[in-house]
Amino acid sequence: MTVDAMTLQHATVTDTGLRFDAADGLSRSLRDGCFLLAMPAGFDPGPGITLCREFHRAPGEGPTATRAYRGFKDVPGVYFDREHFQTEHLLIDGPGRIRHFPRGLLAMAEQMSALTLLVLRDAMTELGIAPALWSEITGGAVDGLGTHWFAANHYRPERAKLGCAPHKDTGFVTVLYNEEPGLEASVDGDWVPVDPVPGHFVVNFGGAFELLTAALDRPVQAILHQVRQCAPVPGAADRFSFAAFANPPATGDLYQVREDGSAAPVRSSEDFLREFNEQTWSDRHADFGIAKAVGASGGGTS
Ligand SMILES: O=C(O)CCC(=O)C(=O)O
Ligand SMILES: [Fe+2]
Repeated sequence: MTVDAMTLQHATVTDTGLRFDAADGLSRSLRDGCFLLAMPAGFDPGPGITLCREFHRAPGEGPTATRAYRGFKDVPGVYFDREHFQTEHLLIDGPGRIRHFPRGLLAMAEQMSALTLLVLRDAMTELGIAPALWSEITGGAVDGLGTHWFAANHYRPERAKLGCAPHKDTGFVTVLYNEEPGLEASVDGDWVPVDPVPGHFVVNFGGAFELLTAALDRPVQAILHQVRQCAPVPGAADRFSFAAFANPPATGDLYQVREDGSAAPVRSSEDFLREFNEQTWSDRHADFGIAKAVGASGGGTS
């Protein structure tokens, strides 16, 4: 069965925050679980695209000019081969980016990361959550603490598998760049295409935000999504995407806001993350994002 692509709300970035085309655009987006965000003037996705093409290659496997974008398979804890899916990805936090990313790529990743926080603030304002609570209930994520992942995804068409697992993003907000169709969202039990619109990010809300707002009368939906199997196309480059994520820290608690405006911790961040990792990927990386933060052995491996 063919299902029409999802119609998403549309927003632009202004000096003061987001501006949605529709008066109720943000409210609808929180219900839909995602929306389209026009890239700010001057945003250059070039370094991210180069990273997706190169990160999985060996250092010597290309020209010197892109050397700094290769060799990430050898960096401990940042490369993940999702063995049951086409995707292989690089997942790297803020300090890791400073250490390993060339300057232009770092600047681009931080621009996207800043957009996740802009969205998070506007969304909490829209939901009527008191700014005095923001820091505590997001584990500092709203202030740039927490974990600010950046992901580069490469879909290996030679693998006859789903592109990536059906999943909800784990954290509060994701800002995603992609160019090819393939992303699908679960709407009323159907997989519905979320097709890319040139010059736009897809923003979506994740599990930590869903949990935070679950007791409100307008809870945020963390959208369930996947990438369908990408067929090999002779002569065409492989599908890729890259994204910035605003997540809570791996230690401490996750919170819930109540209708009366108060907030309380509801579960440990570590349990929540582990459950998400296990349910989503069913592979050997269940402690992704946890191990390093709690002082065990290096991140990513079990
Ligand atoms: O490749 C895409 O379009 C989606 C990637 C995704 O869902 C993710 O990185 O969390
Ligand atoms: Fe995702």
